[in-house]
Amino acid sequence: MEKKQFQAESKRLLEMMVNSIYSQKEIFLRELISNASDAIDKMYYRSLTDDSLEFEQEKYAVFIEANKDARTLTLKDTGIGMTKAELEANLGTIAKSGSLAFKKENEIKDGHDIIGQFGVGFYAAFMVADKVSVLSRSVDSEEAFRWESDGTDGYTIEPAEKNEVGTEITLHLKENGDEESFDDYLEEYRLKQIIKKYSDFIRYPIKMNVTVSKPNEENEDEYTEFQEEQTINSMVPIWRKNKSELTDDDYEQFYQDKRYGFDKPLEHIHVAVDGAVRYNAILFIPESTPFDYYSKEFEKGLELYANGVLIMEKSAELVPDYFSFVKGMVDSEDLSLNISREMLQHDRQLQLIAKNIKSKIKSQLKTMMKKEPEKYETFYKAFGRQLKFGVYNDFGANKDDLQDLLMFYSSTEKKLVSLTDYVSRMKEDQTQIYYATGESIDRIAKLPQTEMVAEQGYEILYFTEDVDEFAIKMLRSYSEKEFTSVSSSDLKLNDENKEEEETQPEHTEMFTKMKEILSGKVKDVRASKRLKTHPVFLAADGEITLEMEKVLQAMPDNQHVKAEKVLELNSNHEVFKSLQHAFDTDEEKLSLYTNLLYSQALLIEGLPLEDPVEFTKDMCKVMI
Ligand SMILES: Nc1ncnc2c1ncn2[C@@H]1O[C@H](COP(=O)(O)OP(=O)(O)OP(=O)(O)O)[C@@H](O)[C@H]1O
Repeated sequence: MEKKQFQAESKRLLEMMVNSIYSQKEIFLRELISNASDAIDKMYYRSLTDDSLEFEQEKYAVFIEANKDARTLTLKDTGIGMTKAELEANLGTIAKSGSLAFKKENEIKDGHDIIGQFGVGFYAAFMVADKVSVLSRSVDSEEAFRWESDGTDGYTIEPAEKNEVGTEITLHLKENGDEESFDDYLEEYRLKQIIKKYSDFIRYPIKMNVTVSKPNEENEDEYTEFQEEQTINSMVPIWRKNKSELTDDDYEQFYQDKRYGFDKPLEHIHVAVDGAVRYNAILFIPESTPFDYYSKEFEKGLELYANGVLIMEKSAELVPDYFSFVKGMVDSEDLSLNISREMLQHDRQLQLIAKNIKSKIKSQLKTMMKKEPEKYETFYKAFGRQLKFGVYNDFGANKDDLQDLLMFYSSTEKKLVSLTDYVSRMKEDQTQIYYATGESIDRIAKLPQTEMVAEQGYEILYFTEDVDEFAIKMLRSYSEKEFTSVSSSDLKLNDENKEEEETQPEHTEMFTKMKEILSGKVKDVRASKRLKTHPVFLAADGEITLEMEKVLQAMPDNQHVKAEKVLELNSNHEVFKSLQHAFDTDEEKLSLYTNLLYSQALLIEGLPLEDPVEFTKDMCKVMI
């Protein structure tokens, strides 16, 4: 038997291959199955031009057999096989792909399923085996040959016996190490798991003997175990089926089989694109927020298939952060894969697909919002927060894409409403979109500053999430209407009180005195334009609102950003008269009242009291 040497470069390449190209050893099986599938495909293509060959679908399959005693794993296929010359050329030269050559020779361009292109996948076998034996008989030959190699020191080829056309690859598994058990690849459950994960949608059946147990006929409590040949893969990728053939249940089943989530999908999007880039995708919007969704552990991404073979479990590039809740898969034959089929470096095709997917998700959500408002509300309750982060993040780069998808609770409608809806209901004289912030809907409804705006018949959007106001600050306006907080100093209301306020300069002295009492705590003290029944309210001048201060203070890198607080007083309130009286007669009382009112204003805003003990003492003083 003649022994041939790998070329020096090939030897090094093989070492590199075995040790570093793939991040997971289990993919050896994917590569060998893909080769087997390619070999069967080649039979199919051959039958198209060769009348002596008939392609009977049921004759074609891949068989996997584990032998625990011999510690071997064998893959048999009924594909096209290899001649001696082909064994030598394809398996003796690394980076020579017989499959790529076949595609070129047969001018197979569109819609092909042939997977191989680099001529390296086969060698992945050496990650788990220290000897690989390939017995093959080509469709063009009466003879069979056995190719054998230990992966480091060349290979041998000798004549062998094989009755059927096809290839049989036997892996002699490596010895188990301290950290790694190669015996794993002889276990039925593990093999099934790997096949399902990567090769579930290979078009030909992948068969394996599987242990099944059935209750005995005489005694149903006793079971007998036996071996049964089963097809492990699903074969037909649901995404290649016609949408009209599929029901909601089919999609739901797929969602569950793929373990995209423990819940049900709220919505599915089935895409088949055949344009500048060709791809199929099934995308899901889950029904509920995954428990780790808003944590660092959550990893976004879609499954990426090339020609039906899984190449990446979570391709993050396929979905923008603000749609990170979307689950599902993309299959394309146009991807320019790199050699390991694991990483795609900023592939242009991938970017095109991502762009396309983004707009599909957006338009599906918009349609849902319009046509199925209840469903949209369920979605929004689970993931609306993420959309708002999307508006805010990246300096608002995506705000135009997302603004139409936002919803907030409305003071008049008592439910979530879109910004479009709000604007369509705006009063004729209304120039701004009013909002109020607070911890909960109930608390906001009771805020003094919402009273006047609401009384004048304006709709107010309630912001209860920390991100709300930040997102809105990024938007600034919607439909050319500016967002304005009901706490803001430039509230453009139909202002009846304004005149009154301006004609009361006599309060200036008292306000100056009160400002002195609250020195360092407030920027200003003034008469309010917006209070009706409440005596006092804490407003904020400038960009930072009180809610924003609260959020910023709670952040780990708290920059001690503070809002510029202004104490607003209701000059029509009885309390105001008491204040005036104290100002005229009793300096100590004015100080007591001022501090008490300031503390009340803090409490209403949900801000902590600076000195609760002092506050209770002050309360007692009033009571005695
Ligand atoms: N089971 C098989 N039956 C017939 N030919 C095979 C089989 N396995 C491998 N070959 C031949 O060997 C060649 C090299 O296989 P290998 O897996 O290394 O690369 P590939 O499949 O061409 O490309 P890739 O690295 O992209 O998978 C194949 O192109 C094919 O011609």
